[in-house]
Amino acid sequence: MAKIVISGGIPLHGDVAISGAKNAVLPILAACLLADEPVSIGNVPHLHDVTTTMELLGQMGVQLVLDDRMKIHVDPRSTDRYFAPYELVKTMRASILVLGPLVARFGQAEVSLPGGCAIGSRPVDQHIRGLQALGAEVKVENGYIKARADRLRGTRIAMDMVTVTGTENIMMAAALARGTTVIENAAQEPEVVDLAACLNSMGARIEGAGTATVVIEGVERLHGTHYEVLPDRIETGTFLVAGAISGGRVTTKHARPKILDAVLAKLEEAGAHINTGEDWIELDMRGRRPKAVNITTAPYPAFPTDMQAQFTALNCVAEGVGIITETVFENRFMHAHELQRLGADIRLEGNTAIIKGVEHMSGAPLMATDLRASACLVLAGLVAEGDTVVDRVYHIDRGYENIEEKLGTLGAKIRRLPN
Ligand SMILES: CC(=O)N[C@H]1[C@@H](OP(=O)(O)OP(=O)(O)OC[C@H]2O[C@@H](n3ccc(=O)[nH]c3=O)[C@H](O)[C@@H]2O)O[C@H](CO)[C@@H](O)[C@@H]1O
Ligand SMILES: C=C(OP(=O)(O)O)C(=O)O
Repeated sequence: MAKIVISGGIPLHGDVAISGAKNAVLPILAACLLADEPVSIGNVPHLHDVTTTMELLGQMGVQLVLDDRMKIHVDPRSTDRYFAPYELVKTMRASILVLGPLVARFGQAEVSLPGGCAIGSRPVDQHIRGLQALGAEVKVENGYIKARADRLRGTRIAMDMVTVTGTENIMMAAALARGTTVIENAAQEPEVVDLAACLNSMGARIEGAGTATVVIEGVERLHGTHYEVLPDRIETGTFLVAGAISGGRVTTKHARPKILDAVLAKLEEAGAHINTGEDWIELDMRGRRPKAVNITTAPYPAFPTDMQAQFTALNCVAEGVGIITETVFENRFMHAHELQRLGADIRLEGNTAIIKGVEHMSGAPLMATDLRASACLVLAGLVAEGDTVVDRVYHIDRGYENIEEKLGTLGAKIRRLPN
């Protein structure tokens, strides 16, 4: 399995271009199933999850062409299979996003239940309940969600908890339903807003995305469009932490500062100087050791769970004690044990990590367990003395485009060892 080797101790300097958001492009690709004309999507990040989604749609009969400017041309007119197999769904949870579009557009879907993964059990009961409320007949059999419907009917759906892909699945299904759907307690993440904007550019009538109440007036059909995916706020945050943890100065370009308020506030609290423009963020931590910060993850606009592991790494070398509380997923501290191998002082108590910053960590071989845990280990490697070798980096390729190249342009000593 490929590994990444980092020789720590170099403050990072320079500019890094941020790619399109993984968590926006995946639902947007699924939304193409709803259209009866070709759709093109720009600012597509080069990620393993994108390749998996293309494979998933491809085996449903959708024609997809990826051009050299990272634009995907999607022609859904040839869709003739409504099936998402376990083999693909198990590698990428976002495959569940084809469920709503398939039922709404083709009246049937058979989608494997996504398995539990390293960060928690992650059930999909809200997706199923939402589709049933819209009038679909849904049963779970042999590990597959089997859904059927003539035409979905708009209704009022109050979600039991804030779920990002749950909100997205129902929003997509409701876009072609007869009548109006109101989703209450909807997820407000920027990626939900991006999906709604893409659907609206296809002719959908969605209002309120980005608030807790989304109103979808169903339409008869969705047409083709071109849509540019929003920048990845988690990739942006990860590179800013790379600047902070290494005591450097990093500018993220093609970023969107407005969707990173909670993360930027914590970086400032950690002692970083932050400057922002319309589409860039500059972080300066030169000559300073970060200060420990307390963090509680929660749905947007609060601090994102997808940035928790990176800030855990930052606290490991910060001055003072930082307490991190994870409220979204029940098992998202797998990186803590690996950080301890570098010399970090972390104590886990239920959903809380208590981190006492140390002045030095030293490189060690480490095992990545999930996407953001991998990013956290790479960040820790940037400051650990000597070589840190991160194994199972296929996790990182799910959600970061060329991370070692991008960190390399900032001056990091980092390389990939092939299988
Ligand atoms: C592809 C994508 O966009 N992934 C993101 C999405 O995942 P995802 O959409 O899977 O995460 P959710 O927002 O659904 O999960 C939030 C919480 O709700 C629970 N839950 C969710 C659905 C459900 O039917 N029943 C249920 O109990 C989950 O177990 C979890 O505890 O949002 C997460 C939370 O911001 C992020 O970490 C992921 O990066
Ligand atoms: C948990 C994540 O992704 P996914 O929902 O695709 O597993 C993530 O992006 O950190």
